[in-house]
Amino acid sequence: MIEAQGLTKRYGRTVAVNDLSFTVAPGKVTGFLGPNGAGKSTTMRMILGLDNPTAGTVRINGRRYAELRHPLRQVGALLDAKWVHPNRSARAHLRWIAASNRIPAQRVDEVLEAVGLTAVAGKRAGGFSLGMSQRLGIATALLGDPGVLLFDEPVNGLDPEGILWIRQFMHRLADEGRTVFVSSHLLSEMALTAQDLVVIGRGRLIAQTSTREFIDNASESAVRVRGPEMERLHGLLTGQGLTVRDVPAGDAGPAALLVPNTSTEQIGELAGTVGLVLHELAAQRGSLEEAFIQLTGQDVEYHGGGSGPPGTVGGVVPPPTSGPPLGQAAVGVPASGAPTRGGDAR
Ligand SMILES: Nc1ncnc2c1ncn2[C@@H]1O[C@H](COP(=O)(O)OP(=O)(O)OP(=O)(O)O)[C@@H](O)[C@H]1O
Repeated sequence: MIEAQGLTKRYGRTVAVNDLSFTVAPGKVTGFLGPNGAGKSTTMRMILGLDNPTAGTVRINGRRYAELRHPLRQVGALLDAKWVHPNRSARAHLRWIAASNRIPAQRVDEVLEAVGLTAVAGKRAGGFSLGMSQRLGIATALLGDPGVLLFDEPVNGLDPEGILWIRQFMHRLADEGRTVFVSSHLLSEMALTAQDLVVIGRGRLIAQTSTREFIDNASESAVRVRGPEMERLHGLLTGQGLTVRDVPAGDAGPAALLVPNTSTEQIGELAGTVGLVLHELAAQRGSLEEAFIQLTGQDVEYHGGGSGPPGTVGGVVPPPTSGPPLGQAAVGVPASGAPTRGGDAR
């Protein structure tokens, strides 16, 4: 469990993290989303005691990092996959960290096996591909068998096979009951990986919610419907006061109607009462990208009705209203370099 309370970090006049409060629960993968410069890496560094908060606290299993008796046994992190001596073998790198943290040497072979690096354990880590380096970073994080794991942009630059492996591995770690907190720009990947989300913009909390709720609350969901008698269908739906949009034939399939603010049940039953044949009736959900742009973009428009805390809409906190737009920077940005350690020195 990770709990941040009023977490704030200022670097001179820059407020990198601004009064941020959130909780990351065990047994799930929680995605940490935000545009470039939103404060994700700074927050992760504060969780790990690498940066001191200007105000507020962040606790791992109820304690601040500095108060943990055996930190590596409580929390593991992948911040920078290339943080390894290039001439050391993977095994030697892990043995060195294990020895300096009183972790039995046999654990090294266990974690190498867990991440699929046993066959190359004796090879120079400097010659590893990015995917192999990421695996070695994850093995390092797992050395102390910690219940809490932090991964900063773990899929950056990986090929599809590497991305799939990381996704499945995260799910496995969460299924083992661990707390898995993972930051990423790759929204579509996060939609597949994370059950819960903490979304920040300009250092502030925008939303803490399940991924499904985030998408449902922030983006439009609609029903796609078509049949052999499209005109009759159109008239039936508008006659019920529903908004109907024509979707021309294209990549998504034959021409159809898109009906927001309804359900497949409602349309199916309506069609049934007048004996109208349907060839397609499908719920269409928005994407995480749409939701993210909508909530972090300049022209913010809130859709609500959910069950968020006071001052929020469906778990969504309105972002600050001043300053530059947030959304554009986040989506489709090329993978940035690996985050740096020891942020105060930057
Ligand atoms: N050591 C530092 N000194 C000064 N400013 C910093 C330092 N670390 C971060 N910042 C600033 O704080 C803000 C938040 O940066 P941070 O790296 O935490 O964001 P991020 O969400 O991780 O971004 P990215 O996705 O690009 O890595 C940015 O404006 C950044 O320039």
